[in-house]
Formats: sequence, structure tokens, C-alpha cells
Amino acid sequence: MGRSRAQPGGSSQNSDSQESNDKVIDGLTNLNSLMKNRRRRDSSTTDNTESNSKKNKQMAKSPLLNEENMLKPDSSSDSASAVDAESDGGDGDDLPAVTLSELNGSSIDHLAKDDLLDESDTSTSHNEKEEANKKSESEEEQNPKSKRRKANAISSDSEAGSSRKKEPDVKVSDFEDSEDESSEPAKRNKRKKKENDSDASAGSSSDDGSKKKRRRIKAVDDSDASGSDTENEGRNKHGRKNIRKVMSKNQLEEATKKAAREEKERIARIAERQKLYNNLEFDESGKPDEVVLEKVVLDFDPESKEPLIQVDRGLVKKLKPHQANGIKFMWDACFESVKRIKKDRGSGCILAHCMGLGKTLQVVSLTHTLLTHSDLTTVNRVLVVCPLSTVLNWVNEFKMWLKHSETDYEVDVYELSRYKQNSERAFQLQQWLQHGGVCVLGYEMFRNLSADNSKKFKKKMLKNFQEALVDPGPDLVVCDEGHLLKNEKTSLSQSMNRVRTRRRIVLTGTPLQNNLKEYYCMVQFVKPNLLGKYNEYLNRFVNPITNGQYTDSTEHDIRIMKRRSHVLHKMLDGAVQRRDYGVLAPFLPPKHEYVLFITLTEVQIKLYQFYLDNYSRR
Ligand SMILES: Nc1ncnc2c1ncn2[C@@H]1O[C@H](COP(=O)(O)OP(=O)(O)OP(=O)(O)O)[C@@H](O)[C@H]1O
Repeated sequence: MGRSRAQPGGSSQNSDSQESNDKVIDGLTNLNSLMKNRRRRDSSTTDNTESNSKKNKQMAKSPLLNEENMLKPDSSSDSASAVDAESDGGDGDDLPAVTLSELNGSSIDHLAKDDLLDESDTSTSHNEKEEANKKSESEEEQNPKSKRRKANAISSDSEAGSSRKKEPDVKVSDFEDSEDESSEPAKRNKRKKKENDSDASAGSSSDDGSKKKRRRIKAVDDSDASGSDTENEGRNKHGRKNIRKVMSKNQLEEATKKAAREEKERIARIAERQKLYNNLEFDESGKPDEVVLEKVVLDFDPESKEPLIQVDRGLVKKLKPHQANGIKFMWDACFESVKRIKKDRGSGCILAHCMGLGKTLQVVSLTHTLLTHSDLTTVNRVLVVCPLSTVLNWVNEFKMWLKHSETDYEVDVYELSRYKQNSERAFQLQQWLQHGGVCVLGYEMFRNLSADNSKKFKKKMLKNFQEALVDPGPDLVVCDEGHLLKNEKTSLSQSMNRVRTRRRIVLTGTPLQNNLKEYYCMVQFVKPNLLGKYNEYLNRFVNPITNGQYTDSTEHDIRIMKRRSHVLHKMLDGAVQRRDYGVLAPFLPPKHEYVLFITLTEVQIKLYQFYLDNYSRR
């Protein structure tokens, strides 16, 4: 018996990737699952109510469960957001400040006492201390258990003291940890801590030094708060916060408003042109025999409707409809029209097509078109920056596709990684600067050569590199695997941002793969200020979208999250083009599954019988 399978379409994969992409780009989590989670949580809360009520009787002063929830939830990402925001110089208090303000008075008292333990110790008079010590000693004599607890408490206090000294900055997350100890405080925790300690670490007691103290306490509280570990994990990692109100348009920085206005106007202009010349968009869903691309016009004369700039016909024959649309999209985003090229510095875009959809061919075609019409486009130099491992692939793709071009024009492709000496590289770049063409560079090499303060190069060489790569630099820059530019603070992002041209294309097969914050850096590179300052972005998008995705998000949170996702999506419509494998479906043969039944041969029957007789379970 055998089974053969042909899986050309991989449609399920398509839908999966689409789904996950959608989830991320829109920030829209599956609401059903959210509701289910919440219901599960609610029911578990009610299940636990009885046992909790017993506990509550014993712990009259323990904080309300929902207050704990508000304090605990800082998942790593959230605390990261707070830290990021702080380091960004302002809105760091966005999320947690409000959370802390939700504390009740007793909790704050407790926090203050706990976290400023050293100070309160020093401020207490010696007599008072002695009195307190005596009192506790007599209590201990009466109650040996409490003595043990006290011993633990002392050791952990001193640990805490030392760790506090090592970390002078008191973070919000530290407060949250402390809040977990609130009210019925230390005693319960320390009791639990002791229990946990016994099975928590495989290391020796001396290994459990002051550094690990906070983590242990957190673990204690997790297990303490409700029934199952998984629930606790969920609750700790996910928890809504009382975030600040989304700022209104008027509150935004001038630069942000300007960028949004310009983008809106640009999109309106493109739509207007689209109406004038209908043949600009290609149907991506039609069958291959229906979809015959004859020409891909990027710009035309509005009066005569004659094409001004169009892709080489030889290349057009090779393009799939989504690729033709991708080329048009990149043109619109970076150049818009011949008329606009003279007026402004242009802008950039993100081509977020899934892996293997042929982004390289799209860039090759666009580059060829720009260079062959350089009198109109003013583009002479195109720089492709990519991971070192794909440099040769880029060079080969340029050679392979440009063979099909019908235009009598040779595009020079410069590839620097084959030159080992900086002097040779400088010479090649000088050639490229003067004669134009395409230069393909690895990210690392770009970063090294474009550094303006490098002491490795002589003055003249440094100037050469600066002129070729930064200012005036290329007329168009393409960043392959652009999700590598996910952090504005990395030296790579900083050096890429120094390139003078605003005509920047980011290629990525995995947009928004990680989180909204990484997305910011890519968008900032291609459309500076469109998302505003980082603090604005946090307030307007990251915080509300994140807040609507927790298990305890309210209806209101979810509503806001959806709205903000929609706004973000719309805002980036003209700057990001996404395509998944679905665009190739019409070009792939239909999927067939065959199941073939084959009888065993005589030898196989004997072997099988032998197996059954001797080895299978009787
Ligand atoms: N229109 C086309 N017709 C035939 N082959 C194509 C076409 N477009 C691209 N290809 C081929 O498909 C393969 C994948 O293309 P390419 O490497 O450009 O994808 P990609 O989107 O850049 O993927 P990645 O995200 O991995 O870089 C290449 O071998 C390329 O030559």
C-alpha cells in the first residue's frame, strides 16, 4: 500500500501565513479565542473563589485579586516597553505610571516600606529597634514556627538590601514584584519561598545569591495566587493596563502632522492618475492565460496618454501580475511621476512579499527602467544592500534577468566583496559614482565603509567612501531582508539612515514578524515621521493595540485596539505592500491526491508473517 501526493499549491500554508501576518499587521487577535480565554479565566476565578475565600479569611489584609492583576502583569515585552520608552526619553511612564496610581494606599505604604528598607532601618532610633527586637524574640519563643520565618526573613532582607545597593535604579517592575508581597506580606511569601526553594534550584544554597532573589519571590507569588501554573503564567504574562488616552491629532508634533499630510496628498495624487490611465493595475487573481502583460507603464503624459516611462518589454514578458504591481508600487512610492521628481526628494516603501515571490526580479526590472530612463528619472546609481550570503545571488539575478531585456543598454553591476583591499574598493566605488549602474554590498561592508569617523581609512579614501555611499551617495537604495533594520539604535540602522537619498526601498518576506516596535524602525527608514516620534507611536499604536490583546482586556480595550489597528493599517497602505503565496495560486497546477493500494509480494508476506508470529504482541 502506498500513497503519493502532489502538493504544488501549498494553499494551507498560504492561509496560515496570511492569517499570522494579518494577526500581526493588524494587531487583531482572534477575538473568539480572547473571549474563550477570558471565560476560562473567569470560571477558574470562580472555582478558586471558595479556596480563596478561606485564604482571604486568614489574610485579612491581602490586596484584592484584581489589584494584584494590575500590578503583576508586566510581561517581558511590557516591561521592555516601559524601559524602551524611558530610554527614549519621555513616555516611559505611559503604561506603568497609571498602573501604579491604581494601587490602594496600603499597598503603596507597603511598597515604600519594603523598597526603602535600608532607609527606614537607618531612620529608626536605636531604642525602638531594641524594643522591637525584644518583642519579636518573645514572640518567637512562644512560636517556634515564626522564629524560622523570621530567620528566613532576615536572610532575604539582607539579600534584598545588597541587591538593592547593586541596582540603584528602582524600576517599575521592581515595584510590581514588591506589590506581590503586599499586605499579608513577607510572612506568607517567605513561608512559600522556603517551600519553593527546596525544589526550585538544583544549585547549592550559596548559589542562590542576592541576584536571584527577586525571581524567586515572583515564582512564589505565582504559585500562591491561584490554582494552576499555566493560568498563573498566562496571568503574569498578559495583563491589561490603564494606558493613557490616545493623543489627538492636534497634540502631535508638527513634523508628524506634516508627514501624514504629505502622505495623504501623495495617495490622492496617485489615485487621480490611476483614473486617468486605467492600465496601471494588473489583475492578480486571473488565470495565467487571461493575464497577458503587454506593457507596464510607470508614467505617462497626462495629455497625450503616451507612456513616458515603461518597463522593458522583454522583462515584462517574464513578470507575474503581482510583480508588475509591485514595480508600479515602488515607483509610486519613491518617484510618483516625472513631474514630481523635479519637485521633491521622493520617499520610500516596504515591499513585503513572502519569500520566493520574486522581489529580486521586481527590483531588477525597476532598476533597469530607472537607469534606461535616467534623463527623466535622474537616477544613475542604485545601491543594493543585502546580507553577505545573498550578494552573489543578487549579482546573478541581475545578469540572468537582464539578458531578456530588449533595450540596447548594459547595466553595470558592481560587486565589492570580491575586492579585498580598501583601495580597490574605493576605486570601484569611484567608478560607480562616475559612470553609474548598480552596486551590490553586504550590510557589514556598507557599515564599515560608510563610517565617517573611521580611523582605518586615509582622508582621501574616507572622502571617496562618503561620496559614493552617503552624500551624494546612491539615487536609490534597496535594503534586502530589511527586517534587519529593526532597531534604530544599532550601528547598522544608523549608518543606513545616514544615506542622503530619501528614495529607499525595504524588501522583507517577514514584515512585522516580531512586534510593532521593530516595525517602527523599518517604516521610519522609508517614511521618516509618518508614525511620529517614538513616544507618539507608543501612545497612538503600540500601547492601545497591545492592551487589547491580553486575556483580561476589556471590551473597550478590544474596541480601541481594533480601531487603532485599522488606523495604522490605513496609514501605511501607501507605504507597505504585502503579498503572500496566494498570488501564485492561479499559476500553479491544481492539487491532486492519489491513494494507491498495492498488494504485498510473496517475500513481503513471509516477512510480515514472521514479524507477526515472533515479534508482535500476542
Ligand atoms: N516571474 C518569474 N518567473 C520565473 N521565475 C521567477 C520569477 N520571479 C522570480 N522567479 C524565481 O523565483 C525564485 C525566487 O525569487 P526571489 O529570490 O527573487 O524571491 P524573493 O521574494 O526575493 O525571496 P526571498 O525573500 O527569499 O529573498 C528565483 O529563483 C527567481 O529567479
